[in-house]
Amino acid sequence: MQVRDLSLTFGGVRAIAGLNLDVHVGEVLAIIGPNGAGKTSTLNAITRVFDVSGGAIVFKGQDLAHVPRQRIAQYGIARTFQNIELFDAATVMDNLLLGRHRFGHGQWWQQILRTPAVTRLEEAARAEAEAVIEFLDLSAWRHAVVASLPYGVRKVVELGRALCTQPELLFLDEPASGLNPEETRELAFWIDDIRCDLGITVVMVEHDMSLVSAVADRVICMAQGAVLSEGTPAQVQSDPAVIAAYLGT
Ligand SMILES: Nc1ncnc2c1ncn2[C@@H]1O[C@H](COP(=O)(O)OP(=O)(O)OP(=O)(O)O)[C@@H](O)[C@H]1O
Repeated sequence: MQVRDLSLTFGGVRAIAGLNLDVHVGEVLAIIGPNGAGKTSTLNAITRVFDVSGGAIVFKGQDLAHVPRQRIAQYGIARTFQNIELFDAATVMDNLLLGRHRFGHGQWWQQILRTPAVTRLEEAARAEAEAVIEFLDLSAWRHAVVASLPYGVRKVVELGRALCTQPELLFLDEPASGLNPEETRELAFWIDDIRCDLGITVVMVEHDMSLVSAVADRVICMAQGAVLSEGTPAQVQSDPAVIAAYLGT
């Protein structure tokens, strides 16, 4: 993915100001930066939650800058949210099945007649959800209502729902926030497996440098809506411009 000269304004606030960044196939890229740097806005712009003010978001040769939000999954892009977005009253399995929405449910008449095409779609959805349940070790919670689950498990379910869309590119917004150190270590293993076993490219906005150092190939530090520094986790963390940005100097 190539993001070029991207901008996003809220009233008079320039949340993203001429942002350029590349995401390489197969990498784990971490986006860090002080509060208000524009990290979440960048994820929201790329995944089309917010309309951009200008620029291009090129993925596999197509500019997604004006694609409607509900079509973004069809391009092979999935995401999780800073404040988990699940259907709390539904079970884990039902939430995962909702992730399969992009593969369709057949025509209405096919659903009423329960044609073989509809049965095949449902079977494929269930098989994929079961595979994700196994991959993320969620089988104990399969039939639990999301609202009844501990916070850490809900975060994993949200990750699972994103994986059910079988994305090529996965965006995670602060995946470690609210997790304890043990859950964060577990998350690091899963991110590694998502990249290595499933071959999915991962971009995560994250403040937890233990997670960033454990899994990221490359780090981008944002400040004031643009890229301030780029490199390995160690390079970026020791960059004087990054240190100054965090200190607010
Ligand atoms: N929905 C919104 N309406 C108005 N202003 C917004 C909105 N979302 C973000 N902003 C503003 O855009 C700027 C960038 O915010 P953003 O949330 O993208 O930063 P961030 O780097 O993700 O910060 P944090 O680490 O605190 O989550 C901030 O000045 C913020 O106040």
